[in-house]
Amino acid sequence: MLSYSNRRMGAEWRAALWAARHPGLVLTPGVLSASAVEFGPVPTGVFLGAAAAGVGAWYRAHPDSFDVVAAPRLRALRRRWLSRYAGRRWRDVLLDCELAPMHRKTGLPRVPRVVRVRSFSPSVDTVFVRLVSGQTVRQWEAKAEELAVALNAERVGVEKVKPQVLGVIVQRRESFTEVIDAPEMPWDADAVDLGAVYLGETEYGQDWCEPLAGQHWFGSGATGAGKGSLVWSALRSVAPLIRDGLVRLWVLDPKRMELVKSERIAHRYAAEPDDCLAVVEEFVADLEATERRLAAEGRRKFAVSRETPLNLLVLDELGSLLGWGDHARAMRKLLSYVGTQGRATGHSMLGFVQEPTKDVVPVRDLFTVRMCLRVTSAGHVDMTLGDGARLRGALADEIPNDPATAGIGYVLRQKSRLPMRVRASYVDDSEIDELVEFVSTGRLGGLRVVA
Ligand SMILES: Nc1ncnc2c1ncn2[C@@H]1O[C@H](COP(=O)(O)OP(=O)(O)OP(=O)(O)O)[C@@H](O)[C@H]1O
Repeated sequence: MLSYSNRRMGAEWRAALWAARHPGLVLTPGVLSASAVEFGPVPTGVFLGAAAAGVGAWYRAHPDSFDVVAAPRLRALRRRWLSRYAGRRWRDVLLDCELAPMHRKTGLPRVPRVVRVRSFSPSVDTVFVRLVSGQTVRQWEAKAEELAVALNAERVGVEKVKPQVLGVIVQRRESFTEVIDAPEMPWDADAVDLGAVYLGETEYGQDWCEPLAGQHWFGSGATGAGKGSLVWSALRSVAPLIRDGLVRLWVLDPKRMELVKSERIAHRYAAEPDDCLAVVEEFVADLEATERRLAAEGRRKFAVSRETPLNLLVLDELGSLLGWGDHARAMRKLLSYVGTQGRATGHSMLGFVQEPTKDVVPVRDLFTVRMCLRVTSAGHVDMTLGDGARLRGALADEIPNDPATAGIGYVLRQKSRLPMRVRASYVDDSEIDELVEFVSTGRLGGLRVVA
């Protein structure tokens, strides 16, 4: 708005405006004071204590719903008012970062207002800020490093929300400072749960598990982001099932690098374009045969058995597989078919890309479990995890290109669909050899496993 006067709005009007914007903060103490006067301080205290006890009981009784519903709100409330997103501290942060331009006439700083704070995970806050006129999103992006220092945060990302409003995504700390050990291989096939396959750890310090049976996985990550550890962690977690023929691997490894050691344990392995296409055609033929078998038996869904194993089509470099001139169209058609039909027959895809861009867009939406490791562009985050994921805290493009951060990324939590920072466990060469030995010979650490 143009301003003609060199005077500020009066303090009483500013206070009234503030109260109108934050009715909860004004009404709550007002209602409590009125209650204390009306009913006495003891009943009011009892009521407050009962409310606090209720919240505590919820916290202990049902962590799943509390963590999704209450925790983000309580955390956001605390951080909104008790950390650096309010009052003088917010003003000082913006002054230090030169993001509060001076008013030409009054000579006072025009401080961009915090509209809302959301805290979807313990380590990340999203601060919605209304820009003052003359500011651009680019100016804020350019000050991301200064903002991180001023907010005492690990890193900061900026995302446009709508005209004049941007989201400042503040990663407060790094949850993962150590490499996570490769999963132990269970001896017994019964010990494997295909509904929760161990891949690493979450920022909550819990096991990071993803469902595999009846799902298609999509993982993106720039070169060196650690995509290999996703595959090898999953394979170690389900190793006894591969050994027993209950999980079959069909591996396409166009780079002949990452997955070359899987050749010995794969049902099919291909690296050359013609061979890759042939393997996918055979995979689809197997899928159709299973469909016929299930139809003949009057079943609609497969159950893992030696007759109907879980088939995993591992696609390293999905982008290049779909980009091969002559084969691209055929490959896309076949993978789309697997994407829509394979979940019921036990034919799943595990696709990995460096850039989740247009080439892979047509099949990307068929994948049901998405993982985003370090990527090179902010746009790749939403392309992988879905619209709005970065704004809700998935700062995968801000993960430094440093081997010390390999394997770190984001997934969406299954129930809430909120981003969660995770780290894949690291499977080194000797552990891959151990897996191959275990699956192909049934030996583990010199001991032979009796299936
Ligand atoms: N989960 C992990 N934890 C710690 N370090 C890891 C992890 N995964 C990989 N690394 C380290 O990062 C390096 C690169 O990993 P990797 O080759 O899996 O990346 P990538 O995403 O597959 O890259 P490219 O697309 O180029 O093949 C590894 O050699 C290893 O040193």
